[in-house]
Amino acid sequence: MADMAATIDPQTRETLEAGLSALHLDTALAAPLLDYLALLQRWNRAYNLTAVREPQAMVTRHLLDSLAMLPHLPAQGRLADLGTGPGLPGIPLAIARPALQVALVESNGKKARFLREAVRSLGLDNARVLESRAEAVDEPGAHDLVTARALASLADILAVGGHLLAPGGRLLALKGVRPDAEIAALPQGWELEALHPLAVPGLDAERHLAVVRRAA
Ligand SMILES: C[S@@+](CC[C@H](N)C(=O)[O-])C[C@H]1O[C@@H](n2cnc3c(N)ncnc32)[C@H](O)[C@@H]1O
Repeated sequence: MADMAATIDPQTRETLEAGLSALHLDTALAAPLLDYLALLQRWNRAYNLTAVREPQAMVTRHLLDSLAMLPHLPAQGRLADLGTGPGLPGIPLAIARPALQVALVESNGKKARFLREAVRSLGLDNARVLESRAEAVDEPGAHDLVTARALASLADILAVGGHLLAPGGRLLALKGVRPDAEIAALPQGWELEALHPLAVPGLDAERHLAVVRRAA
């Protein structure tokens, strides 16, 4: 694993460590996160997994953006990350919270192949890959949390993945500007529990975490 992160330049490492500190996270997380970043960079050349290619931008827009939601996440439980793409936010969350059981749900075959390799080579015992459309995942009520970033509107996320949530479960959706129109359009039976503004170190853009639960 040390070999993988050796391809990362010192400035990128510093940006990550500073960001982890700003998020009050252990800087020891930098090592496994950089291993993931190095793998993502390597595979991105052939697989086109993300349009963000510059390493420092990857740290900010992928790693730190994913980790900024951690204060709103329980330490343990079962989490399904829908439309995870190359593992965002699911892989950084699985790295930072080893007691979370993370299902990485992705329908694209190339991305799922990368995810399987990432889980294997990073030794992520708490993550598994489901190469499937979210709506076809046959695990009704099996997850305490569903996460999604850049997948769809809140209503559409619930349409494809609401069935995965346990009765007391929560959808945690990462959004940019306040998603007021999406909140107003939540389907019957679901309600907004909280909307948390998130500060992502080094990112000059609005971020919000929408927490949605079944209506009482
Ligand atoms: C815009 S990308 C976002 C990837 C990642 N969440 C991120 O934030 O970088 C959306 C991903 O969702 C996947 N996707 C779209 N609809 C899906 C569905 N119904 N079930 C599973 N994956 C889906 C796509 O293949 C794509 O990889």
